[in-house]
Amino acid sequence: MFIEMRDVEYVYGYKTPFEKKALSGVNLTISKGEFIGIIGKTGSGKSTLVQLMNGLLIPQRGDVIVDGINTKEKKKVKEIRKRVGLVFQYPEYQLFEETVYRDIAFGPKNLGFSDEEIEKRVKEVCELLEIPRAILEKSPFELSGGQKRRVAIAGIMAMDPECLILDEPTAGLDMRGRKRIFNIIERLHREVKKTIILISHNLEDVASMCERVIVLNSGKIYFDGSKHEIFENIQLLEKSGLIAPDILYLQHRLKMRGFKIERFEYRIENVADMIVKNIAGSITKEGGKE
Ligand SMILES: Nc1ncnc2c1ncn2[C@@H]1O[C@H](COP(=O)(O)OP(=O)(O)OP(=O)(O)O)[C@@H](O)[C@H]1O
Repeated sequence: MFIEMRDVEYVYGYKTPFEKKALSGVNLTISKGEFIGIIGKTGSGKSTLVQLMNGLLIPQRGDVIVDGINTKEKKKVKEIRKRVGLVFQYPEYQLFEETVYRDIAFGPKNLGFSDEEIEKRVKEVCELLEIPRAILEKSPFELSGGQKRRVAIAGIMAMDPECLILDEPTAGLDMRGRKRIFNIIERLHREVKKTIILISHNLEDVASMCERVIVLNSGKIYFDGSKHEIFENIQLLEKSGLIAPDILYLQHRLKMRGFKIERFEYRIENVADMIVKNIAGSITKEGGKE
């Protein structure tokens, strides 16, 4: 088990008049190599959950164990950060160095790596994240929105964490920028074998990449299972305040009309194949009756 959460509760403003319980009764296990999507409406506790996973927040109740280390062990915070890298929502707001190179190098430098190792890591992550060498000496403030986002992710990747958590990584990007970031994230999982945890309030984004989906609702885990199970249960999504993609409503409507649906799909081409198969089947059947 790589990350384990046992009966976790987190309260903001703990023991003050402004207490706000953000999470409670959270039990969760994540294995190396998984690609998990976390969805939930605004304020459901997604960001709090992932900040507990890299020791940025410490639960008042319960335990969070990362690769055998309890996040309550204060002396081991660096060890945890090395293993779990968290890319915040709008990470470009955290770019603060004079050049792109220095921004990407900041993390590994902090972890005490040699200049030679840092240079090697910066080169590697730039290739992975499609960051041209030509911009390394530029100020991060001169970059486009998509470039800034990729540089911010590169800064976390340069620390080579086993697990990469991305909190709404495409927020505010246009369609092309979103596609590019998602392609990169998929490659990090498939080729570089990183454990990926992706937060989104959008099931479509999550469905296109993850197999396992966790739905949060009012600070509790409302669902934890395969995306296909969720697809079958639109009410579950609606009850947790999420909007199901149109493609799911279409399949449910077709099912009500007698279509045989073995598995609810997200991809439009798979749905099209299923429709063709159903229609072909009914033509053959009718043909057989004659
Ligand atoms: N620093 C804070 N102080 C007090 N309450 C907070 C703080 N941060 C979050 N909260 C509250 O904790 C709850 C969970 O917030 P959290 O940010 O984890 O939700 P979220 O699902 O990530 O929301 P969003 O999708 O808007 O980012 C919310 O009710 C929120 O208002």
